Amino acid sequence: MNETFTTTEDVPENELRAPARPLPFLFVVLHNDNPPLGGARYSLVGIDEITIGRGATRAASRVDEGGARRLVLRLPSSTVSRAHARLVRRKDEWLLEDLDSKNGCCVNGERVTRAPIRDGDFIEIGSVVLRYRAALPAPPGADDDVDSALRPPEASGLASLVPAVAAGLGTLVRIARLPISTLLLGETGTGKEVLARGIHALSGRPGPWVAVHCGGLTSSLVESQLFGHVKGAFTGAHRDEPGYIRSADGGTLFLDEIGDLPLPAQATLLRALQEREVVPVGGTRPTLVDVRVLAATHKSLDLLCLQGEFRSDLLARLAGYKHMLPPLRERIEDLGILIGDLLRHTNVPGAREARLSVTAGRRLLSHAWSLNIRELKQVLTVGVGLAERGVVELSHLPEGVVKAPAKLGPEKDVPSSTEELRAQLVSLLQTHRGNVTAVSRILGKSRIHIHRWMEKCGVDPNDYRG
Ligand SMILES: Nc1ncnc2c1ncn2[C@@H]1O[C@H](COP(=O)(O)OP(=O)(O)OP(=O)(O)O)[C@@H](O)[C@H]1O
Repeated sequence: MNETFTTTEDVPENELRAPARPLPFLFVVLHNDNPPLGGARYSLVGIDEITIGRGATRAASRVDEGGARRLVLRLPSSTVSRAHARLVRRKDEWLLEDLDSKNGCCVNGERVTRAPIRDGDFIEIGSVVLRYRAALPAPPGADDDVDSALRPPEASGLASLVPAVAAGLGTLVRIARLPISTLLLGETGTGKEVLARGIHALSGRPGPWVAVHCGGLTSSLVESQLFGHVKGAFTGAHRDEPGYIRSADGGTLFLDEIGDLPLPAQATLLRALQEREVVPVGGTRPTLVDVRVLAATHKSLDLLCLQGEFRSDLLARLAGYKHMLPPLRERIEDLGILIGDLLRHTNVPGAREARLSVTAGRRLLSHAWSLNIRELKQVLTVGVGLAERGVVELSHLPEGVVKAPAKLGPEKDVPSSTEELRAQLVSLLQTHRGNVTAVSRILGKSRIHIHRWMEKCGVDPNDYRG
């Protein structure tokens, strides 16, 4: 056995990431009449025209005709006509033309026969929802087509159609196989634990998966909880207990909500990580252990370090590699694959055959998802359950989703210069008395994202509180 705590190798994130360039894509986001089908993305590099029609399976091909390159997209839906619509490129935008289809086309929820298509627009072809993105950062290789139905992820939580997200997850697959401590960051419900389990599954480590909820570790008992104890070490210690760390020997120790670990417990944990051995409470002999540490938090550890609430030396130990999971609203093109995944894995009757009405689908696509994939899972469970094997209508969705003001369409613009961004942040923080969560909701960005912006602009939310 290689008796080490694998926590210290520091691999700079950007060294592992290839440079990205902005590329145009067409996404198949959601099949309302067959959501388990997931989604797909197609590169529009060099494409002058797109034709869309019904096919037996979802498929795309490219043809060259008279000096123009055409993407031929086939969608398996009875709501799509054989020759349904055409998009023709006009400089920076596209022109959508309905080809006299039976069920028509909508752009951002409005029925159209001809309409310009710009970055972020949602296009409904019958009941299938597509989205055009003019310039998404894409690393090399991302100009390939990706179809979630043809390429299942290597482990749970590792699927994304969004090029930058998929590239980050691809790097994580490589990291999973290396003895490197990894810190997973992201808002609540973004799938950090699911991803951590995926990393453990890919790691090839033969030992067990042991998850620790750090908020539940009490300062007085933390040594015994982490290191275990020997029989008779204290009142109530009726037998030897291995503790979390020794239980994870040869496997993975997942430290969930690491930002909630009390300060004294942080010192204890750091000592264990440094020494790569544990002495159970009441014991005398240290035991060497081989544990791969994964940690997760929805809090900004950098900020907690600045506030003196988290030890920076512990952070350095835990963050051999850092991975940020974006909130669902920043990867809405993945909604279809997430819905497909959730429907395939739930035991709600009828989930695998579930269908959504077009209006229900629009609501799901325009909702802000402040609680991310967890909220999506709850909404789907309720919707599919109430629909009782019928079509999930708006009336089957929880009130919070139906009543929230939302409009399908491009995301709100964010200011392009630092001065503009600073002015916007200051104005929002003044209005919302330094409440970063409120600002993040309004700007449609994660709290971590807002903290990064505030750092960049030299803005301190504490100046606006009180
Ligand atoms: N990629 C995914 N596919 C399907 N379901 C997912 C995915 N990611 C997360 N989920 C589901 O969403 C819910 C929240 O996921 P998870 O607990 O991993 O989030 P988290 O980021 O660890 O949340 P928290 O910070 O609150 O602990 C779980 O029910 C999980 O099964």
